[in-house]
Amino acid sequence: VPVLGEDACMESESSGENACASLSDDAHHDDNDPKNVAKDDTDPIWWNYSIDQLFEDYFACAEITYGYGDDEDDSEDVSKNDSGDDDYVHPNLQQHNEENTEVDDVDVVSEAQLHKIRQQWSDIREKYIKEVNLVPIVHKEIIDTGNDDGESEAELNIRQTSRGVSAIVVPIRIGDAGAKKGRGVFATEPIRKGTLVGNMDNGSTGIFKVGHSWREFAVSLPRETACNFIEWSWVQTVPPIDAMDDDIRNGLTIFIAFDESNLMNAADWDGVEANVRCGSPPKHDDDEWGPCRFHYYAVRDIAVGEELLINYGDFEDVYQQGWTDIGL
Ligand SMILES: C[S@@+](CC[C@H](N)C(=O)[O-])C[C@H]1O[C@@H](n2cnc3c(N)ncnc32)[C@H](O)[C@@H]1O
Repeated sequence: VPVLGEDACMESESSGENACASLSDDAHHDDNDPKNVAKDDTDPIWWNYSIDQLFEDYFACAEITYGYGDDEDDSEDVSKNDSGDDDYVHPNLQQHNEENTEVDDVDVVSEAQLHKIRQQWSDIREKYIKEVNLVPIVHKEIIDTGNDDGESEAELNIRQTSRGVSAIVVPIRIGDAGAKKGRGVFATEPIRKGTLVGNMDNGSTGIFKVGHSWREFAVSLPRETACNFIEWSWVQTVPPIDAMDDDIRNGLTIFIAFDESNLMNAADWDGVEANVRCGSPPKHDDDEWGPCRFHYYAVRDIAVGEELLINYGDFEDVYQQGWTDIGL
């Protein structure tokens, strides 16, 4: 999640690095070959770029990220198909939700857009498996596996989890969350307080332990995919369960999910209450929530059509210091 509103160029210039001054318009042209950026020793070099500089200067992501829906400048354009069903329901849950056919009062994201981001999740996941692979990623396409008759929601959740199809284990759809927010995740069935909503520990979330590896990965992606990759990545300091816990994800770690979970928007940015929270819910009224690691639960009952909103501050510091600490 890049820091918004920061002028990385000015910051860099004031610190003498001159990161943006001589960047030409073609800094991110063609195939994003890093050699096209560094023309000689005096040019700014992408391998020193912060996450904000990659987002703003290297890929000039603003027009893609904040103007999505306008596909004029889209190098990975997928032809529009207006005949398709614009409502996106998690593939594993389509049949499960058959009775919920009403359209909520949120704008839908077009089938072409959904096709494109599903392809990007798949591309990023495949590349991660080939080139990084620090954690076992369940190697599955995002496909409609359908639901067997009589399958309970609990069984469905387990099945989804074991297949690693999505970290989101409740029925959802992707919608347009409104001006400047981009896409968001919306409930398509009521979700009871205390329900597991997101499981980031199901083989659908990659990690990077070194900032530069993440940077190299980002610059080798096509532009739009890269912008989304930057937008969807987060840095989290995961607390170990106990002194014996040597999970590679503990401590400062960059995460990237390969599914809808990376479309959950922030409640705290709009000063509203989050309805989903990272950690583990208290078993008794007086208990505290458990520490935030990989699981997200409904804080209250959530109605059909409500956007699932989290506080990014649950898992990353609001000043995004983690990105600097990890070398970006
Ligand atoms: C993890 S992504 C969420 C998905 C994103 N909306 C999308 O369409 O890709 C995080 C980004 O979403 C946007 N975002 C999230 N919550 C927001 C909010 N409350 N208001 C405005 N933008 C928000 C910001 O651009 C942020 O960097």
